[in-house]
Amino acid sequence: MSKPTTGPFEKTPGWLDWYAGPSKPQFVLPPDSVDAHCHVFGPGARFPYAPERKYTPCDASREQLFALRDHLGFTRNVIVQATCHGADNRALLDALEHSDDRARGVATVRRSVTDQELQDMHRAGVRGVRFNFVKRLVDFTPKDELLEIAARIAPLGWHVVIYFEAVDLPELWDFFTSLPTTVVVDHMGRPDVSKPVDGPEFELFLRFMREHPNVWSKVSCPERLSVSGPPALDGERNAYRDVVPFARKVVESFPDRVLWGTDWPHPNLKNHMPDDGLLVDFIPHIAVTPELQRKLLVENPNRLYWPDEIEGG
Ligand SMILES: O=C(O)/C=C(\CC(=O)C(=O)O)C(=O)O
Repeated sequence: MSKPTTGPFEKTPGWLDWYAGPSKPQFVLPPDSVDAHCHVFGPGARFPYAPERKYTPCDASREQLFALRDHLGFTRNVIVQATCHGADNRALLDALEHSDDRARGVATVRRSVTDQELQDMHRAGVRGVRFNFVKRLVDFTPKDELLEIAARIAPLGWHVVIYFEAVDLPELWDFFTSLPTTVVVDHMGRPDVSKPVDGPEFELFLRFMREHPNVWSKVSCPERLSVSGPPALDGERNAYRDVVPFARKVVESFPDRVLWGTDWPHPNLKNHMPDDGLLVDFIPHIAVTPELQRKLLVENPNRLYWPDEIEGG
C-alpha cells in the first residue's frame, strides 16, 4: 500500500496516520468476506473536509482502501460516512462508483436532502444513513429531524446505523426503539470493557438486542475499546484480550445479526495505530467456529448489503 499523505489541510495535532505496510493475516478470511465498517477520507485536495468537522484526518483514499481490502483478503467493503465530511457524501459516492460494485455505503444526510439525491445515492450503492450521538464528534441534531429522515429512507429498504457511548443508551433507548428500520449499532455501543461483561451496563446493551430483533451490532473496534491491550502491533496475534469476552458474547448470542469491520483508517486513535493484518487475526478469538465466522464475515453483511444476490432475496 502507498504511504499516507495529507493534502492542503492541516491534520489535527497528534493525529496518528494509518499503518502503512500491514502484515498478512494468519487467519484466512472465508471467501466473499465483507469489511463492513471502514471509511474514506478525502483526499482533501479533491473532496474537502467539512467546515463543521471536529477533527482533520490524514487522507485515506479509495485506492488505498481497495488495496487494503485486497491485501487482507476481503472481497467487499461497506464504507461509512465519517463526521469529518459532515453531510457532504461526495468522497463516499466517488468510492462506491469506482468499486466495481464491490462496495456499499452508509451516508449522512440532513432533512434538506431531496428525494432525487436519495435515489442517486441508492443507485451508487448507499444502503443506510448514520446517526451519530458521540458528543466529541458531532453537534446535536433534533430527534424529530432524525425521525423524519428515518421515515424517508425506510421505503428505500435502507437501515439506520447508530453510534453512541454505553452510558448514553438509557437516555437514547426510546428513540432507538422507535426507529422503523433495521438498526445497526457501531462497535457494540462502545462498552467500557473495564467493567464486567455480565454487569448492568453491558447487560442493558444485550437486552436492547434481545428485545429488538431489528437491532444488529458491529463487533468491531477492539483497538478503540481496549484498555489493557496488548495492541495489534509487532506480530501480536492475540491482541485486545479485554475486548474478547464482550465481542464473543454478542457473536454467540446473536450470530445472525453481527458484522465486523476494520474501521480503517481508524480515526482519532490516540495511543497507537494497529497493524490491520493483526487486527484481522483478532476475528477468530471472537468468532470461534467456522460457522460463526461465515455468518459474521459473509452471510450477514451480504444479506444486509447485497440482498438481491441471495436466492429468494
Ligand atoms: O470510525 C469510527 O467508527 C469511530 C470514530 C470516528 C467516527 O465515527 C466519525 O468521525 O464519523 C471515532 O470514534 O472517533
